[in-house]
Amino acid sequence: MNCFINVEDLGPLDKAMAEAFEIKNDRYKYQHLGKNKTLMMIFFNNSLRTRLSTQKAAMNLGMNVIVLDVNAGAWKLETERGVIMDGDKSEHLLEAIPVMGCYCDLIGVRSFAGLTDREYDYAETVLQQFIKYSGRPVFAMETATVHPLQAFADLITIEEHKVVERPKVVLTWAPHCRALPQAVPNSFAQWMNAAPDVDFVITHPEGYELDPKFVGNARVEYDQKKAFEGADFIYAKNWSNPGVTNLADYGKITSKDMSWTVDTEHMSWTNNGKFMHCLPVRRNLIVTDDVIESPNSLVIPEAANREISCSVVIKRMLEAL
Ligand SMILES: CCC[C@H](NC(=O)CCC(=O)O)C(=O)O
Ligand SMILES: NC(=O)OP(=O)(O)O
Repeated sequence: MNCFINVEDLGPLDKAMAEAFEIKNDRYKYQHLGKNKTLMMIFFNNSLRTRLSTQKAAMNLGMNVIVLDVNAGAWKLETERGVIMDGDKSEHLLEAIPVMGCYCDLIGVRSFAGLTDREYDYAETVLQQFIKYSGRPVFAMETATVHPLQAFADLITIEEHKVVERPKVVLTWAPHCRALPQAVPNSFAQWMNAAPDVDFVITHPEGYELDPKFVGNARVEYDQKKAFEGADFIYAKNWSNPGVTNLADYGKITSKDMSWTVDTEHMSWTNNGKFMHCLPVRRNLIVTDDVIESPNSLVIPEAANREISCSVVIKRMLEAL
Protein backbone atom coordinates (compact mmCIF):
# COMPACT_ATOMS: atom_id res chain seq x y z
CA MET A 1 0.00 0.00 0.00
CA ASN A 2 1.83 3.10 -1.28
CA CYS A 3 -0.67 5.70 -0.09
CA PHE A 4 -3.61 5.84 2.30
CA ILE A 5 -6.18 8.45 1.40
CA ASN A 6 -9.44 6.65 0.72
CA VAL A 7 -11.24 3.56 2.07
CA GLU A 8 -10.43 1.56 -1.06
CA ASP A 9 -6.70 1.93 -0.40
CA LEU A 10 -7.12 -0.71 2.34
CA GLY A 11 -8.66 -3.30 0.02
CA PRO A 12 -11.56 -5.45 1.33
CA LEU A 13 -12.97 -3.62 4.36
CA ASP A 14 -13.95 -6.82 6.18
CA LYS A 15 -10.30 -7.95 6.11
CA ALA A 16 -9.11 -4.57 7.41
CA MET A 17 -11.67 -4.69 10.23
CA ALA A 18 -10.56 -8.21 11.18
CA GLU A 19 -6.94 -7.00 11.28
CA ALA A 20 -8.01 -4.09 13.50
CA PHE A 21 -9.61 -6.39 16.07
CA GLU A 22 -6.65 -8.79 15.88
CA ILE A 23 -4.24 -5.91 16.61
CA LYS A 24 -6.50 -4.55 19.34
CA ASN A 25 -6.15 -7.92 21.08
CA ASP A 26 -2.34 -7.92 20.76
CA ARG A 27 -1.00 -4.53 19.67
CA TYR A 28 2.70 -5.58 19.87
CA LYS A 29 2.20 -8.67 17.69
CA TYR A 30 3.89 -7.07 14.66
CA GLN A 31 6.70 -5.27 16.47
CA HIS A 32 9.28 -6.94 14.19
CA LEU A 33 7.93 -5.19 11.09
CA GLY A 34 9.20 -1.73 12.03
CA LYS A 35 12.72 -2.60 13.24
CA ASN A 36 15.19 -0.01 11.87
CA LYS A 37 12.39 1.73 9.98
CA THR A 38 11.50 5.40 10.53
CA LEU A 39 8.13 7.16 10.35
CA MET A 40 8.19 10.89 9.66
CA MET A 41 5.06 12.77 10.75
CA ILE A 42 4.68 16.21 9.17
CA PHE A 43 2.23 18.68 10.68
CA PHE A 44 1.20 21.89 8.96
CA ASN A 45 -1.62 22.19 11.54
CA ASN A 46 -2.31 21.49 15.22
CA SER A 47 -3.10 18.03 16.56
CA LEU A 48 -3.49 16.04 19.76
CA ARG A 49 -5.06 12.69 18.92
CA THR A 50 -3.40 12.18 15.53
CA ARG A 51 0.01 13.22 16.88
CA LEU A 52 -0.18 10.90 19.89
CA SER A 53 -2.00 7.89 18.42
CA THR A 54 0.15 7.76 15.29
CA GLN A 55 3.37 7.85 17.32
CA LYS A 56 1.96 5.14 19.60
CA ALA A 57 0.99 2.97 16.63
CA ALA A 58 4.42 3.37 15.05
CA MET A 59 6.14 2.47 18.33
CA ASN A 60 3.84 -0.57 18.74
CA LEU A 61 5.20 -1.69 15.35
CA GLY A 62 8.82 -1.20 16.39
CA MET A 63 9.45 1.98 14.39
CA ASN A 64 11.54 5.06 15.09
CA VAL A 65 9.51 8.28 14.84
CA ILE A 66 10.42 11.81 13.74
CA VAL A 67 7.83 14.59 14.17
CA LEU A 68 8.14 17.87 12.26
CA ASP A 69 5.89 20.83 13.00
CA VAL A 70 6.48 22.75 9.79
CA ASN A 71 5.38 26.07 11.26
CA ALA A 72 7.50 25.73 14.42
CA GLY A 73 11.18 25.65 13.59
CA ALA A 74 11.36 24.54 9.95
CA TRP A 75 11.80 27.13 7.19
CA LYS A 76 8.58 28.75 6.07
CA LEU A 77 7.62 26.84 2.92
CA GLU A 78 6.47 28.14 -0.46
CA THR A 79 3.96 25.70 -1.99
CA GLU A 80 3.23 27.44 -5.31
CA ARG A 81 5.45 27.00 -8.42
CA GLY A 82 6.44 30.07 -10.45
CA VAL A 83 6.46 32.37 -7.43
CA ILE A 84 9.53 34.66 -7.05
CA MET A 85 10.58 33.76 -3.53
CA ASP A 86 11.51 37.24 -2.27
CA GLY A 87 9.11 37.22 0.64
CA ASP A 88 9.13 35.50 4.04
CA LYS A 89 9.33 31.93 2.67
CA SER A 90 12.90 30.60 2.56
CA GLU A 91 12.34 27.12 1.10
CA HIS A 92 10.14 25.52 -1.51
CA LEU A 93 8.10 22.43 -0.78
CA LEU A 94 9.61 20.85 -3.89
CA GLU A 95 13.03 20.79 -2.23
CA ALA A 96 11.82 20.17 1.31
CA ILE A 97 9.72 17.11 0.40
CA PRO A 98 12.48 15.00 -1.22
CA VAL A 99 14.86 16.01 1.57
CA MET A 100 12.38 14.80 4.21
CA GLY A 101 12.01 11.60 2.21
CA CYS A 102 15.76 10.99 2.63
CA TYR A 103 15.39 10.60 6.39
CA CYS A 104 12.48 8.16 6.68
CA ASP A 105 10.75 5.07 5.32
CA LEU A 106 7.10 6.21 5.70
CA ILE A 107 5.49 9.66 5.81
CA GLY A 108 2.31 10.89 7.48
CA VAL A 109 1.03 14.34 6.47
CA ARG A 110 -1.40 16.74 8.14
CA SER A 111 -2.21 19.70 5.93
CA PHE A 112 -5.69 21.18 6.32
CA ALA A 113 -7.72 22.78 3.54
CA GLY A 114 -6.99 26.47 2.93
CA LEU A 115 -10.76 26.99 2.38
CA THR A 116 -10.15 29.77 -0.18
CA ASP A 117 -9.51 27.84 -3.42
CA ARG A 118 -11.87 24.85 -3.76
CA GLU A 119 -10.06 23.47 -6.83
CA TYR A 120 -6.66 23.60 -5.03
CA ASP A 121 -8.07 21.94 -1.92
CA TYR A 122 -10.10 19.25 -3.68
CA ALA A 123 -7.11 18.33 -5.85
CA GLU A 124 -5.28 17.51 -2.58
CA THR A 125 -2.41 19.57 -4.00
CA VAL A 126 -0.11 19.43 -0.96
CA LEU A 127 -0.67 15.72 -0.26
CA GLN A 128 -0.16 14.83 -3.92
CA GLN A 129 3.20 16.64 -3.89
CA PHE A 130 4.34 14.47 -0.97
CA ILE A 131 3.17 11.37 -2.83
CA LYS A 132 4.91 12.48 -6.04
CA TYR A 133 8.20 13.88 -4.71
CA SER A 134 9.02 12.16 -1.39
CA GLY A 135 9.82 8.75 -2.83
CA ARG A 136 8.10 7.20 0.18
CA PRO A 137 4.67 5.69 1.02
CA VAL A 138 2.44 8.50 2.33
CA PHE A 139 -0.67 8.43 4.50
CA ALA A 140 -3.09 11.27 5.23
CA MET A 141 -3.32 12.45 8.87
CA GLU A 142 -6.14 14.78 7.81
CA THR A 143 -5.42 16.64 4.62
CA ALA A 144 -7.53 19.09 2.61
CA THR A 145 -10.50 16.81 1.95
CA VAL A 146 -10.02 13.55 3.87
CA HIS A 147 -9.29 12.15 7.34
CA PRO A 148 -9.24 8.37 6.73
CA LEU A 149 -7.49 7.39 9.99
CA GLN A 150 -10.38 9.02 11.85
CA ALA A 151 -13.10 7.41 9.74
CA PHE A 152 -11.50 3.97 10.07
CA ALA A 153 -11.44 4.40 13.87
CA ASP A 154 -15.06 5.56 13.77
CA LEU A 155 -16.13 2.43 11.91
CA ILE A 156 -14.24 0.23 14.39
CA THR A 157 -16.06 2.02 17.22
CA ILE A 158 -19.48 1.55 15.61
CA GLU A 159 -18.76 -2.14 15.03
CA GLU A 160 -17.77 -2.56 18.70
CA HIS A 161 -20.83 -0.76 20.11
CA LYS A 162 -23.69 -1.58 17.72
CA VAL A 163 -26.62 -3.43 19.29
CA VAL A 164 -28.42 -4.19 16.01
CA GLU A 165 -27.03 -5.89 12.89
CA ARG A 166 -27.66 -2.87 10.63
CA PRO A 167 -27.43 0.29 12.78
CA LYS A 168 -28.83 3.63 11.64
CA VAL A 169 -25.87 6.05 11.63
CA VAL A 170 -26.53 9.78 11.29
CA LEU A 171 -23.88 12.34 10.34
CA THR A 172 -25.23 15.65 11.61
CA TRP A 173 -23.89 19.13 10.98
CA ALA A 174 -23.67 21.42 14.02
CA PRO A 175 -22.80 25.11 14.34
CA HIS A 176 -19.28 26.45 14.97
CA CYS A 177 -17.60 29.81 15.43
CA ARG A 178 -14.83 29.14 12.88
CA ALA A 179 -14.82 27.91 9.27
CA LEU A 180 -13.74 24.26 9.48
CA PRO A 181 -12.69 21.83 6.72
CA GLN A 182 -14.96 19.16 5.21
CA ALA A 183 -12.29 16.45 5.59
CA VAL A 184 -13.79 14.66 8.60
CA PRO A 185 -17.39 14.46 7.28
CA ASN A 186 -16.12 13.59 3.79
CA SER A 187 -14.18 10.56 5.02
CA PHE A 188 -16.90 9.57 7.50
CA ALA A 189 -19.43 9.52 4.65
CA GLN A 190 -17.06 7.61 2.39
CA TRP A 191 -16.41 4.91 5.01
CA MET A 192 -20.07 4.61 6.09
CA ASN A 193 -21.06 4.16 2.44
CA ALA A 194 -18.40 1.44 2.10
CA ALA A 195 -19.46 -0.37 5.28
CA PRO A 196 -21.62 -3.44 4.53
CA ASP A 197 -24.30 -3.08 7.20
CA VAL A 198 -24.96 0.58 7.93
CA ASP A 199 -28.14 2.57 7.28
CA PHE A 200 -26.42 5.90 6.70
CA VAL A 201 -28.12 9.34 6.76
CA ILE A 202 -26.57 12.80 6.43
CA THR A 203 -28.38 15.81 7.87
CA HIS A 204 -27.42 19.48 7.52
CA PRO A 205 -28.92 22.86 6.61
CA GLU A 206 -29.61 23.43 2.91
CA GLY A 207 -26.49 24.73 1.16
CA TYR A 208 -24.13 22.56 3.23
CA GLU A 209 -24.18 19.62 0.81
CA LEU A 210 -20.93 17.68 0.91
CA ASP A 211 -19.11 16.85 -2.32
CA PRO A 212 -21.10 14.20 -4.24
CA LYS A 213 -18.03 11.95 -4.54
CA PHE A 214 -18.20 11.46 -0.76
CA VAL A 215 -21.99 11.54 -0.32
CA GLY A 216 -22.44 8.70 -2.81
CA ASN A 217 -25.90 7.15 -2.42
CA ALA A 218 -26.33 8.26 1.17
CA ARG A 219 -29.74 9.67 2.09
CA VAL A 220 -29.62 13.45 2.80
CA GLU A 221 -32.33 14.72 5.18
CA TYR A 222 -32.65 18.48 5.77
CA ASP A 223 -35.03 17.90 8.72
CA GLN A 224 -32.67 17.09 11.60
CA LYS A 225 -35.44 15.69 13.82
CA LYS A 226 -36.58 13.31 11.11
CA ALA A 227 -32.96 12.23 10.56
CA PHE A 228 -32.44 11.54 14.29
CA GLU A 229 -35.59 9.40 14.61
CA GLY A 230 -34.61 5.82 15.43
CA ALA A 231 -30.88 6.51 15.08
CA ASP A 232 -28.42 4.14 16.78
CA PHE A 233 -25.40 6.43 16.35
CA ILE A 234 -25.19 10.22 16.10
CA TYR A 235 -21.91 11.49 14.62
CA ALA A 236 -21.78 15.28 15.06
CA LYS A 237 -19.33 17.54 13.22
CA ASN A 238 -19.20 21.08 11.97
CA TRP A 239 -18.00 21.84 8.45
CA SER A 240 -17.84 25.06 6.47
CA ASN A 241 -19.88 25.49 3.32
CA PRO A 242 -18.50 22.99 0.78
CA GLY A 243 -19.38 25.25 -2.14
CA VAL A 244 -21.32 22.51 -3.94
CA THR A 245 -24.53 24.48 -4.54
CA ASN A 246 -22.72 27.85 -4.76
CA LEU A 247 -18.94 27.95 -5.35
CA ALA A 248 -18.78 31.51 -3.97
CA ASP A 249 -19.80 30.11 -0.56
CA TYR A 250 -16.85 27.68 -0.41
CA GLY A 251 -15.13 27.68 2.97
CA LYS A 252 -17.59 30.19 4.43
CA ILE A 253 -19.86 30.05 7.46
CA THR A 254 -23.32 30.44 5.95
CA SER A 255 -25.18 29.13 9.00
CA LYS A 256 -24.69 29.43 12.74
CA ASP A 257 -28.13 27.99 13.55
CA MET A 258 -27.87 26.89 17.17
CA SER A 259 -30.99 24.72 16.87
CA TRP A 260 -28.62 22.16 15.30
CA THR A 261 -26.59 21.86 18.51
CA VAL A 262 -26.99 18.28 19.76
CA ASP A 263 -28.71 18.35 23.17
CA THR A 264 -30.64 15.84 25.30
CA GLU A 265 -33.86 16.55 23.41
CA HIS A 266 -32.15 15.72 20.11
CA MET A 267 -30.86 12.46 21.61
CA SER A 268 -34.37 11.64 22.89
CA TRP A 269 -35.45 11.32 19.25
CA THR A 270 -33.00 8.44 18.72
CA ASN A 271 -33.11 4.71 19.50
CA ASN A 272 -31.10 5.20 22.72
CA GLY A 273 -28.44 6.44 20.33
CA LYS A 274 -24.73 6.65 21.05
CA PHE A 275 -23.00 10.01 20.56
CA MET A 276 -19.75 10.31 18.57
CA HIS A 277 -17.40 13.14 17.67
CA CYS A 278 -13.81 13.03 16.38
CA LEU A 279 -12.66 15.72 18.88
CA PRO A 280 -11.57 18.41 19.58
CA VAL A 281 -15.13 19.58 20.19
CA ARG A 282 -16.51 23.03 21.09
CA ARG A 283 -18.93 22.18 23.92
CA ASN A 284 -22.38 23.90 23.81
CA LEU A 285 -21.84 24.78 20.16
CA ILE A 286 -21.64 21.26 18.67
CA VAL A 287 -22.98 19.32 21.66
CA THR A 288 -24.16 20.15 25.18
CA ASP A 289 -22.19 19.17 28.28
CA ASP A 290 -24.90 16.69 29.32
CA VAL A 291 -24.79 14.77 26.04
CA ILE A 292 -21.01 14.52 25.68
CA GLU A 293 -20.73 13.47 29.35
CA SER A 294 -23.59 10.93 29.15
CA PRO A 295 -23.11 7.12 29.35
CA ASN A 296 -24.06 7.04 25.64
CA SER A 297 -21.08 9.21 24.66
CA LEU A 298 -18.36 7.22 22.86
CA VAL A 299 -15.92 10.08 22.22
CA ILE A 300 -13.16 8.61 24.43
CA PRO A 301 -13.22 4.99 23.12
CA GLU A 302 -13.52 6.52 19.63
CA ALA A 303 -10.30 8.48 20.23
CA ALA A 304 -8.63 5.36 21.70
CA ASN A 305 -9.38 3.48 18.47
CA ARG A 306 -7.21 5.94 16.54
CA GLU A 307 -4.20 3.89 17.77
CA ILE A 308 -5.78 0.79 16.25
CA SER A 309 -6.79 2.23 12.87
CA CYS A 310 -3.31 3.72 12.46
CA SER A 311 -1.63 0.44 13.47
CA VAL A 312 -3.40 -1.39 10.64
CA VAL A 313 -2.40 1.28 8.11
CA ILE A 314 1.26 1.41 9.17
CA LYS A 315 1.43 -2.40 9.30
CA ARG A 316 0.13 -2.62 5.72
CA MET A 317 2.69 -0.03 4.55
CA LEU A 318 5.58 -1.76 6.30
CA GLU A 319 4.57 -5.12 4.81
CA ALA A 320 4.65 -3.51 1.35
CA LEU A 321 8.14 -1.94 1.69
C1 LIG B 1 -9.98 16.37 13.75
C2 LIG B 1 -10.65 17.69 13.48
C3 LIG B 1 -9.68 18.76 13.05
C4 LIG B 1 -10.34 20.05 12.65
N1 LIG B 1 -10.91 20.70 13.84
C5 LIG B 1 -10.63 21.97 14.09
O1 LIG B 1 -9.88 22.63 13.38
C6 LIG B 1 -11.28 22.55 15.33
C7 LIG B 1 -10.64 23.85 15.69
C8 LIG B 1 -11.45 24.68 16.67
O2 LIG B 1 -12.49 24.21 17.15
O3 LIG B 1 -11.00 25.79 16.91
C9 LIG B 1 -11.45 19.84 11.60
O4 LIG B 1 -12.59 20.25 11.89
O5 LIG B 1 -11.15 19.29 10.53
N1 LIG C 1 -9.60 13.71 15.74
C1 LIG C 1 -8.36 14.19 15.50
O1 LIG C 1 -7.75 13.97 14.46
O2 LIG C 1 -7.85 14.95 16.56
P1 LIG C 1 -6.55 15.89 16.44
O3 LIG C 1 -6.87 17.00 15.49
O4 LIG C 1 -6.33 16.34 17.87
O5 LIG C 1 -5.39 15.04 15.92
